[in-house]
Amino acid sequence: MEEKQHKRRVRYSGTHPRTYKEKYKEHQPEKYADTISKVISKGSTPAGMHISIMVKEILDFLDIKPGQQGLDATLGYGGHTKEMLKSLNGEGHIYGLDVDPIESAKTKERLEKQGFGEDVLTVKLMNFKDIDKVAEEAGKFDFILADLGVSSMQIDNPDRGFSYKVEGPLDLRLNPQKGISAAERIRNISAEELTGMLIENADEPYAEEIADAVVTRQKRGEKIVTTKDLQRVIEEALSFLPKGEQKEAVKKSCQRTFQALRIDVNQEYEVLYEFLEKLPRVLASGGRVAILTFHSGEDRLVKKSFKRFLKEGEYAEVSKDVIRPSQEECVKNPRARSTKMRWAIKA
Ligand SMILES: C[S@@+](CC[C@H](N)C(=O)[O-])C[C@H]1O[C@@H](n2cnc3c(N)ncnc32)[C@H](O)[C@@H]1O
Repeated sequence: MEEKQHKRRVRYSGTHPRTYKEKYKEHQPEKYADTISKVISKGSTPAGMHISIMVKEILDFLDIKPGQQGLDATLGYGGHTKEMLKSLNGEGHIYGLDVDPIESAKTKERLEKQGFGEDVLTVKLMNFKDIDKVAEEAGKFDFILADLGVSSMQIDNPDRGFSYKVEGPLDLRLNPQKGISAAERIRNISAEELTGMLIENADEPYAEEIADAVVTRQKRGEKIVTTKDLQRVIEEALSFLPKGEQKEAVKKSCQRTFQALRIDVNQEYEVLYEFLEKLPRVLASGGRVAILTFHSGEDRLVKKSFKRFLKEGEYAEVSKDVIRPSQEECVKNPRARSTKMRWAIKA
């Protein structure tokens, strides 16, 4: 009898793109507007895009008038910049800074195509800690916005290593061409230093357990070079917890550990401090600044700086409390949930 050749069944791969790179429609928002609005209406952020947070609250406060000069310290996808440019109505200028060479080049091109060229917008690959240098060249600013942290494009791109949810190199640098990656940072770190970093940058309750696991594994010769390598170490470090609690605890510890590493490799507290120190000197009289923060460490720095400069007479007025996004915005864009806004007006 003739032997029947076994044919392997083709694996059903589903109808929806599953990986970042397969989401080709979402990577071309101009061409596939329908797909983009469907993704947004489901409360998700399309791949390669960033949904700007608290746009109305920011514009209401900044009160931009044609002819003014402004600065967006964190250009990102350019969503806020675009709205601020619209308020200028073709008169005036905005400087947009970002340290990310990959995304800021794309944003510059995108905004140029939408009619916002060099006559109204100057994009600079620059850290906002150097705002004084921009002011030396441009003069003082009537309005400044800083929307801290990372953009959705950076979080969602596995090659950048910002998320523990997808496999990628453990990098976490906003500018991958500068400094050292998170993998290099933890390669020879001591348990004490890593514990301190996890507590200081993210209030990690299992800091010691995670730091011990990271150091022990590497001493045994095991490498921690990818996002998933680190996730597995955290899972192992928390395996002493009751089974029912483990999944949620690992998820939260992963989020906090990645946040702590990101803050460290990008020196986020140091550069924010320098930016806040220089702010009153680069604002024109009556100039307005709004800052969006995403965790308590950042908010504490902003609050302290605004309060001190108010007392010293540098600011005429500062926000009394934090302003939060509306519930409606948080439903539409869950990434807005942790946002806090503070503002100040130069005397
Ligand atoms: C939350 S996103 C900004 C999104 C933007 N507001 C929008 O509407 O598309 C933050 C951006 O700030 C950039 N960034 C973070 N720290 C920075 C720094 N110290 N100097 C300049 N840019 C920075 C990041 O690379 C990222 O692109």
